[in-house]
Amino acid sequence: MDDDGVHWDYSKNSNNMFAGGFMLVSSKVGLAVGILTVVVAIVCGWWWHYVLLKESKARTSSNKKAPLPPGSLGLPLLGETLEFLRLTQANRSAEFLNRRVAKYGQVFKTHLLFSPAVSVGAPDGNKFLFANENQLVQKSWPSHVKKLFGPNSLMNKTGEQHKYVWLLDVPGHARRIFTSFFGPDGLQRFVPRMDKMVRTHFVQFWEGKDEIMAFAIIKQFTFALAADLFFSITEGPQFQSLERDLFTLSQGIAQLPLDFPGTSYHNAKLSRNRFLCTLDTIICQRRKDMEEGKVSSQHDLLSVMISTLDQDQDQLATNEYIKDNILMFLFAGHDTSVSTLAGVLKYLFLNPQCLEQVVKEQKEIAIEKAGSSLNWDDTRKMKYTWQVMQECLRLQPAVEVGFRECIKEFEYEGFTIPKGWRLFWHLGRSHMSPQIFPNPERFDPDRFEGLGLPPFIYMPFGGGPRICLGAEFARTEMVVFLHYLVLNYEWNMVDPNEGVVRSPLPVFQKGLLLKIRKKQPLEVH
Ligand code: HEM
Repeated sequence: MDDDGVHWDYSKNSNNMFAGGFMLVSSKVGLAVGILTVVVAIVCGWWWHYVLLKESKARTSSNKKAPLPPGSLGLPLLGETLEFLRLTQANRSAEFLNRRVAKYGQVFKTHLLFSPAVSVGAPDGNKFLFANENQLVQKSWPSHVKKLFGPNSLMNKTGEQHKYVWLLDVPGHARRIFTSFFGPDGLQRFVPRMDKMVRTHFVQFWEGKDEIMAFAIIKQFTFALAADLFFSITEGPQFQSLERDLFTLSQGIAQLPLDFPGTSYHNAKLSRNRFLCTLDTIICQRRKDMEEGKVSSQHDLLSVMISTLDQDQDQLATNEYIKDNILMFLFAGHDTSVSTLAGVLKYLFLNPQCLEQVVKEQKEIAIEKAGSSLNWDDTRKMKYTWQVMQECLRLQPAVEVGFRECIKEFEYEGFTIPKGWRLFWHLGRSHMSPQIFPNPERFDPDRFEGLGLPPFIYMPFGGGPRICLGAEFARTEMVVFLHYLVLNYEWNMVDPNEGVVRSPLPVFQKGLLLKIRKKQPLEVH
């Protein structure tokens, strides 16, 4: 296909392939080939009709206006998805962008994950996307992912419904639920509880060991912490079943949506149902405990949600809403924090001078605290530790790409963007810009000291109305974890060259095996 991406004629080929397939039906192999051929013919026909024709129409209708962005739509149906996924998986997605930017410029078209897509470039394109959320573009997930999150999930809300949920600060409306828990005011109350969870974690999973599979252990930690703060369950059969189901569900999201017994997607759907059943039981028990005055309305996210939402809706609707959103928060906040914390462990091991500074900062805080629990103010004093995490998120962002759907045809930078196309922001290039980040390959937390960076270039938590709701939560849980880690343990990566792949979030290929050694207790009195 050429750059304009419209010169396919599948009608003839489709007929030939169809006829060819039928000549072989006398044998089983022939039948299989025949079926395959029919499927290929249908797929090609679909591609011709819906994608190329749509693009051709878009071009014709926009002839008098601006042209479509330059670029290629790649192969039928698959577009340029395979190259994109291959490079993304190998953690080299910047190459995909760099090649195209060099050839076409910052704004180019491609075809990814079954849809024509336009890369808008940073910072102007990102700024444009975030400023036009709900006007020209909207967050869109593939329909199979939408089903897994459920109809009430914040992730599936757009436009007014999304605003209603967490943008409008109207008393009695739902934004209060999320900000009253995830905003700084809400989180402050939970730092001592995070502190307790982290200490327990180290006693249970690190004490007495000289080797650990860090990735799996951090995964266990972030799930346990979230399960405690969201619905106060930290062990037992319910805990294990929720953990297992969340894992299976996360795996299904990243796979092709083939829905028959045995496929990842099918299993993910089953896991979602089981997960919601378990949550139902937990919610039911909680209502009882709250009615009997055993648990306060501010005890955890679940209590906050029940007490706020019950004022506006009936209990059944509230339960559905709570279940979908707790599932979403667990999903959104789990692997993101795991890959970031694991990345920090790697970068600190590879950069001992940075580790030394983190230890110094944390020792000063520990001496001041003299053994008492960390609080919110302590976590905000951990400035260098936060810079280390920011630098890790620059080099290894947990979420590297975000898609929006064009909801109304518009012109951008002299190009027409047809309705229904996707637009995407991508951190692979902007986080490695040598103009903004001198020596971009170097791990250098000091670059985050002092003044902020130009907006819409460094954005590991996204931006605009859909900026990460759990950013403060993530920062707080990670600095508390690092506080106790660096004070109590030294670690060596068994394989310092261990590769990181994306699936789609960063994963250590061998699980980040660490040799650990307990330090002498710090003299704090
Ligand atoms: C290092 C950790 C994390 C990173 C790097 C991260 C990154 C992001 C990014 C980039 C987005 C925006 C996606 C887009 O615009 O397409 C996002 C959205 C979101 N994040 Fe996070 N996240 C992290 C942790 C968390 C945690 C701990 C939670 C909650 C417990 C959370 C909850 C959410 C939610 C609910 C959204 C969707 C907001 C909306 O659509 O309105 N995240 N996150």
